Amino acid sequence: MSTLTETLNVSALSVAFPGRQVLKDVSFSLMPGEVCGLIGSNGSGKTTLLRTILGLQAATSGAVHLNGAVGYVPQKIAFDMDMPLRARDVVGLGLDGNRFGLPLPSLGKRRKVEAMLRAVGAEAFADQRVGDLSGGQQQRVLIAHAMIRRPRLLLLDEPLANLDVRAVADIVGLLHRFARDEGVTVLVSAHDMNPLLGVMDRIVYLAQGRAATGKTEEVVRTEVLSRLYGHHIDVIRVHGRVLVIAAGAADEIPIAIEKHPVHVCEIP
Ligand SMILES: Nc1ncnc2c1ncn2[C@@H]1O[C@H](COP(=O)(O)OP(=O)(O)OP(=O)(O)O)[C@@H](O)[C@H]1O
Repeated sequence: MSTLTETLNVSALSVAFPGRQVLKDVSFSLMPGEVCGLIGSNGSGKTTLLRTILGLQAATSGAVHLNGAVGYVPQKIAFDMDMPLRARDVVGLGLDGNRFGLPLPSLGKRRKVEAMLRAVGAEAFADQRVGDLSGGQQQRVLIAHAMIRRPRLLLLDEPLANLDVRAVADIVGLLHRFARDEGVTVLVSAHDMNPLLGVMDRIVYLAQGRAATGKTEEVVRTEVLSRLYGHHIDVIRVHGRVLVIAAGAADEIPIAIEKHPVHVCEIP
């Protein structure tokens, strides 16, 4: 790791599956308290990158360095929603692992669970079955599950998918607070960068043969995005907010970004 304070350093990372190179020479690093959007359309390699950072997927070449514990909110929920688990039980499992049939949790553990339920705004539905909660409420519970061990890096795989506009804003606000108030580094994957534009310090963009990384304000510009995509893209500022619009579907926009200079890697 080049800087001791980096939470995550990904260096020249390549990942291939039989007959398919998914990531090639992906490099970026994240500092404490940064929110990074991992943006790309279906099949662009977002889950593969997150799984490689977690050590669940082997890299063909390159390296991942982590500084501190990692929390993960996977795209697919790892437990059966039909199980009679309350929201608070799921949060507690983040402390205990998936060992069921444990004796009653200690006072210390119960306090940690209460504090985390509060931190994500889930007290009101803490005793409801997770399977009965709305998508936005379930995301809060899953984030609490991932955060209860106080990781320095939080990885989330498409946490905004299938949420309504209000729930999207709530979850984005929650992630921003963890980053700003507690210095947690957040790497969050999404199809569409627009909901993240207000809080995203950096972007890692994976799309159609390219992987590009950089600071948001340096990349989310009409000329930069249009040049990188070879296609006109508007970056519009309305009421202090930024909106990225392409002629095609928004999630097809291959945005690229880098600090100095803009850096684009080809993926064959
Ligand atoms: N274990 C695997 N074996 C073979 N191919 C895989 C494997 N995992 C992923 N792939 C392929 O790698 C590519 C990237 O998949 P990945 O799930 O990382 O994309 P993604 O950006 O997360 O997509 P989505 O938004 O649909 O979740 C896809 O073409 C996928 O089919």
